[in-house]
Amino acid sequence: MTQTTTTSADVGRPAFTTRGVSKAFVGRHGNVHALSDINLEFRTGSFTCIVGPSGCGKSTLLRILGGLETPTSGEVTDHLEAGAVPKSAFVFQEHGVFPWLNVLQNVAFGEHMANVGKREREEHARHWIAEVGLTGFEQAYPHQLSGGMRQRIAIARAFATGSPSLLMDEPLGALDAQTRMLMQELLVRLWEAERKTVVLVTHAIEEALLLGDQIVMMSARPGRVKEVIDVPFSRPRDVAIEGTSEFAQARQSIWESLRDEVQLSVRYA
Ligand SMILES: Nc1ncnc2c1ncn2[C@@H]1O[C@H](COP(=O)(O)OP(=O)(O)OP(=O)(O)O)[C@@H](O)[C@H]1O
Repeated sequence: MTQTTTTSADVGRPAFTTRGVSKAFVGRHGNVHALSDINLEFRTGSFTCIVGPSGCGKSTLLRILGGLETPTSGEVTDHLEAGAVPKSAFVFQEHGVFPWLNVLQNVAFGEHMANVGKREREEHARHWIAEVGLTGFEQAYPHQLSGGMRQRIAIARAFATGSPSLLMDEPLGALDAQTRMLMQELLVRLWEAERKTVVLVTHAIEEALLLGDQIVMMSARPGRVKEVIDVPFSRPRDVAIEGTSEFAQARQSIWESLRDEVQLSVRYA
């Protein structure tokens, strides 16, 4: 069994730690200093949202956590258990599904790569397909589905892979407002059941407040950690909290802090 669900004994232990992480990209048109001195701890079973102005290094940080990039200096430790499946599963904004595979094959892909037997991986895949409301579409190909349905495949696949952590880069960014709200509800529900360690990059303060336990706010490039905010809303969460005055106040105070950084990033873009 390769599925990893966080147990209560794991919750709160560090999943990722970054110490003095900096990243510079060397290019033909000069160097880009993307991240500077990032010191963070991501706890096991927590949901962290990263917000910050465009170009401040959010995706770079996510990719460093998942081992897709290496820092120029500093170090990242992941305390996740190594197993047959990758320690982290990624969900990107778009192009996260394989067009040549049907829904069942897409969702089962992670375990297929981990050499899990066909029967077992398809059983897991069907479970996650049901969780994201796509039962009946197992044999459909991505081009036959809407953008929201394709993104549900990507989310189902990330959960089905069985990795202890999910790294999501604007996973709902390309969706229309109504579909996005439904998908936020879906993510809250799946995460509350599984308690995987999730790090999600978003431009939407509301989304960060609705989904996250904490919000890491980054400064304009080179991205530094400006603030780590504990989200004050209890769980289980409902999207209805968006209508409360506490939510409006929290959103306003985060926006006031973020606005300075967005202005800086526009000025120096
Ligand atoms: N592979 C790369 N080579 C060169 N520069 C890069 C590379 N990847 C990212 N960068 C640069 O590093 C900086 C940070 O990029 P990154 O994509 O991490 O920012 P971001 O905060 O996720 O941006 P956005 O919110 O617009 O998606 C940008 O200036 C970007 O151009």
